[in-house]
Amino acid sequence: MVTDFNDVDGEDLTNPDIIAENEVAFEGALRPQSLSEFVGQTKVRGQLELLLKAASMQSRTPDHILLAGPPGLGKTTLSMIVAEEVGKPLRMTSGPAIQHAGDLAAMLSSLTPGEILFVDEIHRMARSAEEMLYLAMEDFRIDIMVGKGAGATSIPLELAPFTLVGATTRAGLLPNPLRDRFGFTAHLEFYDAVELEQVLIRAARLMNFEISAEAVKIIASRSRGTPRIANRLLRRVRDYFLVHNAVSDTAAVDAALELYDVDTLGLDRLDRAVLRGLLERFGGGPVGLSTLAVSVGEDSETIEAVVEPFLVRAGLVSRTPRGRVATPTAWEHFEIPQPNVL
Ligand SMILES: Nc1ncnc2c1ncn2[C@@H]1O[C@H](COP(=O)(O)OP(=O)(O)OP(=O)(O)O)[C@@H](O)[C@H]1O
Repeated sequence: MVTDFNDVDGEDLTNPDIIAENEVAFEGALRPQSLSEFVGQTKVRGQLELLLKAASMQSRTPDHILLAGPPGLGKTTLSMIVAEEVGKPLRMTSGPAIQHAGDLAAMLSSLTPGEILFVDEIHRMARSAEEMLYLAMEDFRIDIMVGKGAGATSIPLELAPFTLVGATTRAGLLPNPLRDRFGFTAHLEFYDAVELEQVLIRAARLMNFEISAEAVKIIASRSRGTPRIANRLLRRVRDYFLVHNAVSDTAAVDAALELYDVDTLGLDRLDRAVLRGLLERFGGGPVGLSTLAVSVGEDSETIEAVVEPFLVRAGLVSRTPRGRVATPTAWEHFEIPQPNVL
């Protein structure tokens, strides 16, 4: 696929909901095509490799796979790799697009043998569809209801064997019967700096962008442990370098990251709003997540799925039974004196 990497726009670097069409093309072009090209997540890769190999040796469809983790860590990419590795087509949909059991029935009944069905945001699927999925996953069969009221009957419909790959940022919201029907659940972790450097070096090569090891290091350390963010920052740095004819690429990195409001820890505007709110309005907590979300005008799902995981992993916030609490590192980062705690 040929992608025009010069198609620049001013999208929010970290908001997964605001992905312009060219951003999708850009992401697509950078996606690893095989497990061996997929950087990091060593454990998950090994587990997937085993699962796919065992299925292939027994000439059966691989077990259903659930991919859980914050946005941008590679869930969609892994689903594409699974399809590639088993050599079967991939059908992609998302939970919010399945609002009725009928939507799901139509999709399931048209699957070809061995096809991979990827359902992104699977926790947002309609309840009626979820129930239909239980049977489909277990027995490759669904029951179609015909008629209404006392005369209603259900007609069983055999399905071609398929592998469901579900992705979720909120595994905890999946009902147990659904969670239990996945043969394997992969919890994707944030990437460490060295892994992100590898992601960046690979992306820079694909973009024909010559960048120094030092600049790569800085971008990696400010990418929120997330390949999607690393790739986007790289593009913004490349833009900056191009437009401003910067003296060095490290100067371009600093300037571009400042321009796009990414701070030294890689925190974006929303991360900082949440942390500042926690420190300044709630004295560092403990405070409940929904109260915190309201105070920054965001919905709690975004705070819980997108913001909080990284703040916890960065050691800036800790979760306690009484609510979220800012750590001493958070106070230091904002250079606000920590009130004395009795
Ligand atoms: N392990 C990896 N190695 C190299 N690039 C990666 C890796 N993981 C993700 N990427 C890149 O990051 C981008 C985002 O990945 P992807 O869309 O798979 O994330 P996601 O977890 O599905 O996100 P979301 O939950 O928002 O859909 C893609 O362009 C992909 O190329």
